[in-house]
Amino acid sequence: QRRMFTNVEMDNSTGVAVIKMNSPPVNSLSLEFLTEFAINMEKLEMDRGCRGVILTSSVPRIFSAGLDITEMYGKTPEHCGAFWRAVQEMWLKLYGSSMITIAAINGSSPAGGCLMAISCDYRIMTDYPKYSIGLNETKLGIVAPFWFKDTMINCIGNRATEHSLQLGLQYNPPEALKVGLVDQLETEDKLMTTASSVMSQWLAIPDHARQITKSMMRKPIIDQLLRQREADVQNFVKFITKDSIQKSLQMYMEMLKQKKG
Ligand SMILES: CCCCC/C=C/C(=O)SCCNC(=O)CCNC(=O)[C@H](O)C(C)(C)COP(=O)(O)OP(=O)(O)OC[C@H]1O[C@@H](n2cnc3c(N)ncnc32)[C@H](O)[C@@H]1OP(=O)(O)O
Repeated sequence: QRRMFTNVEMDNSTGVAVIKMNSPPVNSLSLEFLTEFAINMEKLEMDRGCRGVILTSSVPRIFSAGLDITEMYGKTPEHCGAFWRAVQEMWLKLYGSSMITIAAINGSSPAGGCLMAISCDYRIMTDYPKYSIGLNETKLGIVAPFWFKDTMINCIGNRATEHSLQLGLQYNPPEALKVGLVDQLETEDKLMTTASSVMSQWLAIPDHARQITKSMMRKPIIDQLLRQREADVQNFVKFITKDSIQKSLQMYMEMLKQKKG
């Protein structure tokens, strides 16, 4: 039986779908998770009744732990290639969506989890000091590709992105708000109602005008990836299968396990 990684609840009266990521323990983005997510986004995109999506998590304290490291460690080049195509597809569907996308970030959101959040149109994060968000790839000894970087630049600007990416910074909620990585903080109990009320404000704008504006802002980066999609896959595979990078990933996973014990 196929496992479900996300729950999608469509409210036909408002035209808003809520996607809840539901892959305990940490909503890590595996090949299967990413594939299911992209299919769900495509289905919603084709549903003429759906105008907006709220992306959140059902896993306590975690929005998403980012890409599933086990999909990049000790795997064949073919597997790594398939995995990276799924990462690209998730981003293309989310960043390129014509729907209004709001991230209700109800937990920590490192790396690929942060990418999902900054690919949305608006971000509201639970104001809890232990939660953090950021592109921390350098801390794993890996390099965020140009489209991760450009998505962040479009969100917080060039200087803040350079600082953030080089140091692999993860921000607590007030810091994330200050740097512009999130747009608003909210208490846990009000997060979803606030997300719905922000959605109502966005729904009041005529779709065609908002969609063309969104596309005008995002198309250059999307087109850049589409033009060199296969080269981007090959770059990833060449990079991630290097002995030195595999060693870094191994050490990072050991560090995660030690932290636990
Ligand atoms: C060219 C290359 C570019 C590639 C771009 C890469 C993008 C990425 O997204 S790389 C992934 C980066 N992610 C992280 O650095 C997050 C690592 N995880 C954490 O920091 C924490 O786990 C946490 C804050 C998300 C949650 O902390 P906590 O609630 O304390 O849970 P645990 O640390 O005990 O984790 C439980 C369990 O899950 C495993 N795990 C955590 N993150 C991942 C992950 N990203 N992929 C796979 N597995 C992950 C962790 O090892 C634990 O496993 P067990 O010990 O077997 O229970």
